[in-house]
Formats: sequence, structure tokens, C-alpha cells
Amino acid sequence: MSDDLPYGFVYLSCACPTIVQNIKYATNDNFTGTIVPGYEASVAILTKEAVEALNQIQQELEAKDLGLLVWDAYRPTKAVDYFLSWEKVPDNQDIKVKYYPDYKKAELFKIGFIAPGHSSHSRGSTVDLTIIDKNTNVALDMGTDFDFFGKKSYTSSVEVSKQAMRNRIFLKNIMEKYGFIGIPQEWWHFTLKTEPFPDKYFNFTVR
Ligand SMILES: C[C@@H](N)C(=O)N[C@H](C)C(=O)O
Ligand SMILES: [Zn+2]
Repeated sequence: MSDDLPYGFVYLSCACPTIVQNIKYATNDNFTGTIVPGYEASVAILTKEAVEALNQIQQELEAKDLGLLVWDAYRPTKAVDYFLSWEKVPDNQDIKVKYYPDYKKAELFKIGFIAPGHSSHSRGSTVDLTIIDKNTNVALDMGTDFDFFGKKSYTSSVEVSKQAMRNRIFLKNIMEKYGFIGIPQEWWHFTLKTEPFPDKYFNFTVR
């Protein structure tokens, strides 16, 4: 982990060490099946403002014996470009079954499961996350896994259990309370409304 981040960015682990991280694009365990270019370390980097807000959310959750689990945070534009190139490669059937059984790759970009050009993640104040039990680190049931690109992942889907619907509302409400806004397609994806770099897309490597 290097300390020379661009001005305004911090490592989530420094500001809030109790937030659990599993940065999926720094591993093979993601919808591309490979480590994504631009991720050289499994670390979450975000703007100071986003981290401050997450810190407050974590404090409120910890009082309930819960906590946050972060799957992705700042994402370099070279990673976003890699997702676009992945669209041109033939399907790996195992990955298709797991992540996008109902769609062709091109549709994932059209529907909005994957950003078709710039991603808000590259602005540094967007995060993919869920809530876990603080004692066991087991995630609450949200009805789908992270990056399941299907209708069940729509935040307001009624195709998931009642408990999963309640858990999604709980996540959405606490994120909104501290200034984040989600998107309809993915229950796990949130952007800080008062993000400090609303027009800037960064490309420094995650390391
Ligand atoms: C790919 C998924 N985790 C995600 O973040 N999707 C949004 C739409 C994005 O790519 O910005
Ligand atoms: Zn996201």
C-alpha cells in the first residue's frame, strides 16, 4: 500500500479500519474471471468526504452489532475500459451462469449494470457494499450476490424474500441518511451526492 494518493483521496482502512473489505476486482472472483487491470492491491480508496460518511454509517451500524463490507470503491478508468473490452470476448459459460444468466453481455451495458463509458466509481465517491454481522462477518441476506446482473438485483425487486427486501431498504435508508444515493439496477451501488470531484474521472492505479 503506497501513501502517495492524489489530493483528496484516502485509504478506507486508515480512516475506518473496522470496515471489512473484499475488493473483488483485485481477485479472479468477479464477473470478468480475472484480476482487473488497474487493481494491483486489494485496498479500497475513496475521497475523504466519502470515507467520512462511511465512517458515520459504520458507527451507527456497530451500535447494532453490524458493519459494512466493501466490494469496490475508487475504480480507475483503465478498469472501466477493460470492462468494455470484456464485452467483445466470447462468454465463459460458468461465469455467464453465475453473473448474467438472462442477458447478453452487450445488454448489461445498455441496462446499466455496467457503466457503458465513464463510471461514477472513477470519481472516487462511489462504493459497492453490503451489511454484515459484526461478530460473524456473515452478510445480511440481500437476495443476490454482488454483481449478479439480473432483475433480482434491482433495489426494489419483489422477486427476493421479504427479509431480503427489508435488508435492502435498511441499507438504502442508512446510506441515504448519510448522503449517498443508489441506482435502481443494483442494490449495492451508492454515490455520495456531494461528491468533491463530480466531473473528474481518475486513472491512478489501486495499489
Ligand atoms: C459493475 C458494477 N459493480 C458497477 O459498479 N456498475 C455500475 C453501473 C458502474 O459500472 O459504474
Ligand atoms: Zn458500483
